[in-house]
Amino acid sequence: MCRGAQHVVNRILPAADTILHDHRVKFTREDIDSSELDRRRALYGPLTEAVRELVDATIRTEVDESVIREVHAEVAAAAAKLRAKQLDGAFGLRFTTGGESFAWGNAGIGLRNALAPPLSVESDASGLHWTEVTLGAPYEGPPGLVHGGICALVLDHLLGTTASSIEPRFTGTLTLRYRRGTPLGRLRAEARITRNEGRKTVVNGTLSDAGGVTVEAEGIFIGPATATA
Ligand SMILES: CCCCCCCC(=O)SCCNC(=O)CCNC(=O)[C@H](O)C(C)(C)COP(=O)(O)OP(=O)(O)OC[C@H]1O[C@@H](n2cnc3c(N)ncnc32)[C@H](O)[C@@H]1OP(=O)(O)O
Repeated sequence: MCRGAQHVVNRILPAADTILHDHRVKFTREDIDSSELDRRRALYGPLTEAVRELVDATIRTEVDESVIREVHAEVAAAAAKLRAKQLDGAFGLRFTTGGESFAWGNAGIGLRNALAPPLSVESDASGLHWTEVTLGAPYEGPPGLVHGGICALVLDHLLGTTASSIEPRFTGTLTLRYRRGTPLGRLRAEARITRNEGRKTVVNGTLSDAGGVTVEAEGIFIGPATATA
């Protein structure tokens, strides 16, 4: 999680029970310190990478039918092993004893979520936030192009993180203008706060490939009343 997002999480922490009630955020304090978190990161991160690799390989494989059947059985067996002991529901937002947060099921950044690209947001002192990501075959919409909903995921997460760099903010309205198709491959998204009006923060951003902007975004992000009370 980027520095800005950690700061926001620390702001949420004292009001977490209220937020849990009003917004149904699953919030868990874990009795672990940061070294145990690092150990788990090193354990689960490579598993998730392997599953990502499997997703891409499944889309693009051209091996013989017998190999497909063999791999199907192996993957089903692996899933059954993992199912032997499971969480009751989604992962939620968790904290170590030192207040470090981890949202490992998150669709944008989750360390244990192979569906997440995964995104990592950077920022500078001028307030510019950005993320660079490579979106391959699993994110295809129109042939050779990124699915429009995935563009929205990247921009929603980046703009939301930008809006939340001072106070926690939720997406109220996200408006996108798809100027041209976004080719699969290396992409960069940028965002900046353009207006603050009380609990409302307006953020503008773009998604670009090497040839320039493909999607423009404007988001209105709202600070939940319960978090600022
Ligand atoms: C650090 C991690 C970053 C993560 C980034 C990812 C962001 C996300 O994906 S968040 C998930 C998607 N979003 C959601 O689930 C939000 C669901 N909606 C809600 O929880 C609520 O409707 C919420 C919080 C947006 C607003 O509720 P509430 O606080 O009751 O608003 P309310 O008091 O009615 O209105 C406050 C102001 O916001 C405005 N407003 C309310 N809803 C919206 C909206 N959807 N769009 C635009 N403006 C809105 C109102 O007009 C009002 O403006 P004004 O003060 O000028 O009259």
